[in-house]
Amino acid sequence: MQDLYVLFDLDGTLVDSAPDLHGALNHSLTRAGRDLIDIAQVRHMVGQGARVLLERGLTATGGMPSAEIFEELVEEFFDYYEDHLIDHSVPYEGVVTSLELFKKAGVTMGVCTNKPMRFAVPLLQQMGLSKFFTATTGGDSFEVRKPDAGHINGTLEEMNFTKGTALMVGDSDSDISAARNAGIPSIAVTFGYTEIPVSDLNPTHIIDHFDELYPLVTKITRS
Ligand SMILES: O=C(O)COP(=O)(O)O
Ligand SMILES: [Mg+2]
Repeated sequence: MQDLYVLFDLDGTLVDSAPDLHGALNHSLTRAGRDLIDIAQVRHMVGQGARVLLERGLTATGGMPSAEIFEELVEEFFDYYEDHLIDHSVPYEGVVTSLELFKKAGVTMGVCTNKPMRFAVPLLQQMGLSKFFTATTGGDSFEVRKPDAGHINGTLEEMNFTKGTALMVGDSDSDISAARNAGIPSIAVTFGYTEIPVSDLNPTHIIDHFDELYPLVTKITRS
C-alpha cells in the first residue's frame, strides 16, 4: 500500500478527548460564574476547535459575554487545557494496532484536525502517537479549515502526496464534507461526537470499530 495516504481526524476519531475538553470548559464556565455542563452535551459541541467549543458552552449557559471577557476566558481555557491534555483522554480501542498495521504496510498517514496546533501536536506527542504521522495540521494551520477542501489539500501537500489514493477518516460533518469537497473517499466512525447518525452524512464507508479499518482499506485499494 505504498501509494496510499490516509488522513485522520483527531477528536472523536483517534482520541476520545471529550473528558479533558469537558474539564477545561467547566473550569472556564466556573470562572465566568456559569453553571457546569455535562459531558454528553460537550461531546456534541466539539468539532470546530477550542474557541468555538467555549463559545458554544457560554451560549448554552446564559449567552455570550462581552468580546473582552470572552478573550480573557479563551486565554484561561487554553492555559488550563494545555496542562490537562491527556488527564482522562485515551485513544479509541484498536487505534494503536491499526496505525501499526498501516505503518508496516508503508502507508503515509497524517492528522487533519480542527483542533488548534497548540493542542494537537502535544496531545499526539504525549499519547505516543506522533511517530505514526508524516504531517499534522490544525484548525489554525491554513486560512481555511475543514469542511473546506483547502485543509485536506494542504495536509496532503505536507505529506508529499503527488499520486495514489487518499482517504479521510473522521467522525463529523466537517470531515465527511471536507473529503467530499476535496474529491476523496471518506470513512466515518460511528463512535465519535456527531449528534446525528453518521450515515446521514453520506460518507463513502462506515466503521463501528477501529479493527475494521485496515481490512476495509485493504479491500478499497484492491478494488
Ligand atoms: O477540537 C475540535 O473542536 C475539533 O477537532 P477535530 O477536527 O479533531 O474533531
Ligand atoms: Mg472529530
